[in-house]
Amino acid sequence: MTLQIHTQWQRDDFQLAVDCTLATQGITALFGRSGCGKTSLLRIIAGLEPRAQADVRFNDKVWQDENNCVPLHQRRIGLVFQEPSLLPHLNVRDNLLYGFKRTPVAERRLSLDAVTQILDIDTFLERPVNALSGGQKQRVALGRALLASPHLLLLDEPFAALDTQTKSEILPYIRKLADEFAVPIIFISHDVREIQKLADHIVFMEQGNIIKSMTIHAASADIHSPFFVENTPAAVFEGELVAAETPGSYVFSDGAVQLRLSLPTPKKCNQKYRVRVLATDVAISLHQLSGVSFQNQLAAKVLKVTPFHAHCLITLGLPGEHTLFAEVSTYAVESLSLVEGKEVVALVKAVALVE
Ligand SMILES: Nc1ncnc2c1ncn2[C@@H]1O[C@H](COP(=O)(O)OP(=O)(O)OP(=O)(O)O)[C@@H](O)[C@H]1O
Repeated sequence: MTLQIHTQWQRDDFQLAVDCTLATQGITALFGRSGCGKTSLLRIIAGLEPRAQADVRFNDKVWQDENNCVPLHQRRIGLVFQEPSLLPHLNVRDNLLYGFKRTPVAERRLSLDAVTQILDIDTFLERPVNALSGGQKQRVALGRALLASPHLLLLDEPFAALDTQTKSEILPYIRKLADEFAVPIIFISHDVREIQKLADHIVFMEQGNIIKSMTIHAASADIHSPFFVENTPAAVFEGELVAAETPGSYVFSDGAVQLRLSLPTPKKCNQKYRVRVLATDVAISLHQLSGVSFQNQLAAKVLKVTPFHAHCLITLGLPGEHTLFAEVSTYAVESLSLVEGKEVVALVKAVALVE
């Protein structure tokens, strides 16, 4: 499935100049500085800018060309914004059914039951929407968009108004939607942590242009990725959890790399998780250590030493062609003679790892 976009759209002194083909499987994130054109691009995809010069094709359908612009509802796109735009006079059930009832029967692919169970909103269907928390409202907004059986879901900073805890709670729901209902999702976010947890692909934008489009794993393994210009570099692993002997302790494995994690809340095992490892949580030793609290000691090879602010960033190669970053002092680089090709041990605390 592909989404082809070609546009030269002048908005006063800003120009969106994009010529790209996006794979629309899974979750794609649009990332870039404020004002780089992410919302403008989303509006073009949604069909909200019929006067813009744009050519947009979704699979074999022409959504926009110089003669025609198919409106939003005919594109079968679900849109969710930062502020959930629910209908205040209706309860949760009626909000959810709003789009569903307007969807032709033959086009309905999802049921109220399936959607409300996946989003955990089945217990408060009769409640008025103004009696919901921000996170609950956002889940209802997602449910409502989904029940119109969209071919594509566009989310414009859907979690920006939520606190960190609520955000962490809602992210797994988005993953479930993409996996279980196979709805392609494109979302805008400024939050690297959120993107590394959720996205399969990432599109980097700068000053109205797409500068790179790549898998999340490639973007997370590249120290020069635009991700890390203003954020601490972090590696991403995707695998499954197995409960370990002590409560709260788990072993995460992606087949090649095993990590011991200590998590504050119980987790279901044998399902997919992503683990982020921040460069600031990784230390380097020349040997395996005994009598230390680091529970993860991973054999690694120095791939690259990059000056990073006042420190150095070591890119480490792990089994399975995985990459890990370690932020260390220049003194450590010199005293441990950390040069390309050197075999070392990466030390990671179990408590530093969060899924
Ligand atoms: N209605 C408008 N008319 C003219 N210019 C606009 C309009 N809306 C936005 N712009 C300009 O278009 C540019 C891109 O805006 P856009 O909202 O697409 O960026 P963004 O990357 O989504 O930003 P943010 O992350 O802050 O939401 C900005 O320079 C903005 O000032």
